[in-house]
Amino acid sequence: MAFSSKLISRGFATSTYLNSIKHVTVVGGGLMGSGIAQVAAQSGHNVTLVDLNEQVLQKSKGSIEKSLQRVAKKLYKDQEAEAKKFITESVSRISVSSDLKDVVKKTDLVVEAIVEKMEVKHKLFSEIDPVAPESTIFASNTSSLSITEIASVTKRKDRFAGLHFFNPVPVMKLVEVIRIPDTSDATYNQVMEWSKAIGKTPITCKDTPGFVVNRLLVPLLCEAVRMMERGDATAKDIDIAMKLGAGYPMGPLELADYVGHDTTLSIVEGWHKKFPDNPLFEPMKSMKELVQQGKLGVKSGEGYYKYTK
Ligand SMILES: CCCCCCC[C@H](O)CC(=O)SCCNC(=O)CCNC(=O)[C@H](O)C(C)(C)COP(=O)([O-])OP(=O)([O-])OC[C@H]1O[C@@H](n2cnc3c(N)ncnc32)[C@H](O)[C@@H]1OP(=O)([O-])[O-]
Ligand SMILES: NC(=O)c1ccc[n+]([C@@H]2O[C@H](COP(=O)([O-])OP(=O)(O)OC[C@H]3O[C@@H](n4cnc5c(N)ncnc54)[C@H](O)[C@@H]3O)[C@@H](O)[C@H]2O)c1
Repeated sequence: MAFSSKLISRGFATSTYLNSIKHVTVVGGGLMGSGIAQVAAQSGHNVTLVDLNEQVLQKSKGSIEKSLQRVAKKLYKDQEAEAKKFITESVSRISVSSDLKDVVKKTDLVVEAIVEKMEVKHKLFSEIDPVAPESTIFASNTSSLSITEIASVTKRKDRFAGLHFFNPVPVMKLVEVIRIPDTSDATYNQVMEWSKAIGKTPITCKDTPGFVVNRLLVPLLCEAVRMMERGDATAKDIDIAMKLGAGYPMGPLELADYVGHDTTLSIVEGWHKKFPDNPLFEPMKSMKELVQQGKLGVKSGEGYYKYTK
């Protein structure tokens, strides 16, 4: 079976040709985990999506199906039967579970996409390390934590890497592959091949704070918030400026709403703790207030802007 060049060039893959990873466990059924599960399933992998919360899993199934419909519309324009087949087959490759220890007994790759808290990630990896097969590769989708530190609780540091996806996962073509000093060549090659097999473009980077994209994007976003707080320009005008003057698809404040202020703030606070003298990482007053009020952005219906469902 060969890849269709049309689908690959659009960032989608439809077969598992060339990669040895057949079953993927995605842990965390939130925004990122459901996107990762979707792209793995639509490229022919069997996927089990795991979350502590049953309701989250039901919601994820719904959002994956909606997103698959958008993808199918793009891939199979005017080919209704093909589009339907693509959706049905992709959905059929995804199962859900809340029993992680059982799921990892038979899996080739675990991609962790749970809350951005080191202690929670440590607990998860130390629980599954003794249960998963020797050959299973572990990866974290962390936005800002050290992969070396996450991997430190396991005995498989040679089979550990970072796989950093971007939101929305079905659309954004990049995956940052983070290689820690212990990551073996075999593991690195497998995750690079798998990233290509799911239709993404991988880049390789070291385990430095924010890797490549977030190290550049987070300071930009923070500066935009500070600019608005000072009253230099309104949120709307800053966003228009960056879209029309710098070619960004979303303005920085729209993007902050889109990513979620809890996520962005926890990144900034974490880096501030680590690098207290760097003014770029000083947490922003307005974002702290939004989080305290539960105004987390698009997902809660309000952030710097208001959203209707
Ligand atoms: C950032 C600093 C803070 C750090 C926080 C951590 C962040 C993290 O670690 C890294 C990130 O993710 S950083 C964040 C990185 N992310 C960014 O920077 C994102 C920047 N924003 C964008 O790239 C665009 O605004 C979007 C693609 C989001 C929407 O595009 P638009 O033009 O404004 O609106 P549109 O017309 O609706 O959609 C266009 C096409 O996309 C399709 N589609 C959309 N969602 C879909 C889904 N869920 N499923 C399937 N398909 C989906 C849609 O069907 C349409 O297809 P068509 O065939 O062309 O009609
Ligand atoms: N939001 C983004 O734009 C973005 C982009 C790239 C990477 N990330 C990273 O991806 C990860 C997830 O982010 P998200 O935005 O999808 O978060 P989210 O809050 O949408 O989802 C996290 C999910 O993990 C579940 N969970 C928590 N602890 C768990 C456990 N022990 N076992 C199983 N499930 C558990 C929660 O119930 C929740 O459904 C974080 O590390 C984040 O930094 C986020």
